[in-house]
Amino acid sequence: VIHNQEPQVNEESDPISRFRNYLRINTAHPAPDYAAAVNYLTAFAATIPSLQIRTLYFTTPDKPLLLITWPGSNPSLPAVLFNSHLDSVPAEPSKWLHYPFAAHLSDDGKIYARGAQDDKCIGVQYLEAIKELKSKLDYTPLRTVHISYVPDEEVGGFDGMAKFVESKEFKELNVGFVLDEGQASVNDEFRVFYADRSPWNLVIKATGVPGHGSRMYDNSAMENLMKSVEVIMKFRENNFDLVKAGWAANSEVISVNPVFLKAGIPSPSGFFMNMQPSEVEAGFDVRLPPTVDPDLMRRRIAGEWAPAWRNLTYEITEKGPLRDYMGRPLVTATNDSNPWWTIFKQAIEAAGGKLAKPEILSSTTDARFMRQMGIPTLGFSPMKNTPILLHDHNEFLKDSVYLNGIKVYEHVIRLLSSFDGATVSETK
Ligand code: MET
Ligand SMILES: [Zn+2]
Ligand SMILES: [Zn+2]
Repeated sequence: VIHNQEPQVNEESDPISRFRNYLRINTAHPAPDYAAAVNYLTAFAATIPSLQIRTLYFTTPDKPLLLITWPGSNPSLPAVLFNSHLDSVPAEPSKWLHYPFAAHLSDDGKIYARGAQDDKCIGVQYLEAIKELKSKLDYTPLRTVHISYVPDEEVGGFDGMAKFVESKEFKELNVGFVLDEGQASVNDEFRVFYADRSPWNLVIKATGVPGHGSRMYDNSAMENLMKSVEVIMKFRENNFDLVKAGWAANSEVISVNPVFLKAGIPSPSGFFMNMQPSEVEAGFDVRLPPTVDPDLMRRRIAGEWAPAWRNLTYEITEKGPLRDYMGRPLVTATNDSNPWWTIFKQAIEAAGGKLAKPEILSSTTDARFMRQMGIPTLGFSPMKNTPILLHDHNEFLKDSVYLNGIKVYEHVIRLLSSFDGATVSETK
């Protein structure tokens, strides 16, 4: 496939051009150009009157966090925060129809780019919505509205949102409610997420008796690891069967997927085929729904997945919190006990949208760090009638869907930021 890199569109007069130009900034790992993205967003935000713009650094100068503030008329009320991440996962250009950082616009309105869905759309939509609210309605929020653009979400958020929520700057924002990224919906209902699954990285190492490739004997490292893999794959199958049978959603079961195998004695032409290695290892991506008992999971891994008696050792790396600061599962209420939920739902309806039943997200976002602080956080990206293409080849978003998303955020930002904190039961 030959890609013609299109000339940069410098036309900044309309939202689609602004979105495409943001997508053209390559913020994909392993070398995301955060500075360019922050400069671009800063320049756009500066054209909207009364927005305050700050760049914060919590680790190194190449990992900025952009914070934009629209001051409310009553700054003593808890603020609303709209978050998106600056980075994207890598793309393999040769496998795309269009170069992933050209933001090609097809005749039928599809904008192809890495990050089009995950999650550069929402980042610019937030600003477009504020621009509209100011220019069309001359609206001033009651509560302060913050927009954060964080680095490194796709690599765990540890140098991004995790540092931000611990900072004095974050505390000073007095955030009462957060909207973070969600996922596309293939039908006419918007999806909303009240929890993420928590990721564990599991690495299992096996040792065993080395020997000639021709010999069959017990207790080779490979045999020990393969037995463990069998047990894990059986567990995987049982959980996947629940999903296939329609008894549970993907995100409601524990997922486990093998992601690497390291084995073999390297030779000049590959591996020594006649040697059975004495050490091998395998890596697994494990995702736990919020209500899973982590201790039970640890016991299962120790006793069944990687038992020491089979010469197995293991390491679990928990990629983030499982419980909030009070020890509660990281879930945000989606009923009238949470007034923010009620307002959010009203806003979607006011925008002419329908909400699907709230879900747990299969993957993991920075929302977990806010939920850990006890701050109610919903995952939401206004993309309906859109195939789910995050992390996939040919990720695209239709221009019409993007523009409708701006309208949705106009309602969402206006209603959330004008919520006066009175009981909401009468507003049902
Ligand atoms: C492992 S931390 C989260 C990174 C990414 N968003 C994912 O779900 O895989
Ligand atoms: Zn994302
Ligand atoms: Zn992602």
